[in-house]
Amino acid sequence: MDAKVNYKVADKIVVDDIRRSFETRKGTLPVVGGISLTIRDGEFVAIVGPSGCGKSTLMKMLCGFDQPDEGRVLIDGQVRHGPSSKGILISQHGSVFPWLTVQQNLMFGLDGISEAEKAELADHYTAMVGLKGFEKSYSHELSGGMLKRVEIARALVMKPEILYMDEPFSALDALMNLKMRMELLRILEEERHTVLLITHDVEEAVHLADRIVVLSPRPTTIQATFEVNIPHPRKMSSPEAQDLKEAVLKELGL
Ligand SMILES: Nc1ncnc2c1ncn2[C@@H]1O[C@H](COP(=O)(O)OP(=O)(O)OP(=O)(O)O)[C@@H](O)[C@H]1O
Repeated sequence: MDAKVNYKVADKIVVDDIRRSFETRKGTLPVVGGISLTIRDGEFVAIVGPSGCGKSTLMKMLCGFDQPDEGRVLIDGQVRHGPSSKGILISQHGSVFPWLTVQQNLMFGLDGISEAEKAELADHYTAMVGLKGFEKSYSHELSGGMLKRVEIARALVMKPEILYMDEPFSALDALMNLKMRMELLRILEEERHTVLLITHDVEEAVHLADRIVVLSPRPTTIQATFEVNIPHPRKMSSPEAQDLKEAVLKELGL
């Protein structure tokens, strides 16, 4: 552990001044311009920012799929050099294998236990996301919302300490989006994870997060941070939720 970083045991993720540029035909494109952030164990942090500001680039560095040019990401006080088994990314693109059933998809990454135990765990998490009875279904037999649930179950079955979510519900219609948020909140009540959510949906951030980080345009830095002190279940039509939503939108220039 580097003495320069002020790390506390309850800090799950410490982001220490990370920067990232890309070389393009037009020259160097600075995308992430110096981000420092500390996320407590069990905290739910939502990151919102204008289109193209560098949210996904930031997320890739946070979950270890990409390395910053400068700065570091520490998980449990350890500098991270690549993806770690402590975290799982759920992205908008989806990663369910179409040639496997729901149950087989969930069993896929499990190691060190018998096939029967894997199947039992898989079925437990399938039920947890409300898909009991669909264990033997293939992805083409499921709706978009159901697939998203499989996606989440597939991440949860691995018992990750950190859930990285990059616009996980953006492809869903408004009703299914709301349903999935409620589902996620219910699951997090049962099994607490540290969650990092990237979203362009400010209402989603207000509904779900303990803290909302607003990013500036590219090269992105943290422009503002909002603590969400609204108890769950949150009523999105409440004055506090509406005020917060407006304050975040104002930061985004809307
Ligand atoms: N590997 C790369 N090489 C070159 N440029 C890249 C690379 N990855 C991202 N970029 C550029 O970085 C900028 C930010 O992209 P990024 O996908 O991180 O933004 P975003 O905020 O997630 O976008 P959106 O709001 O559209 O989801 C874009 O201009 C993109 O073209």
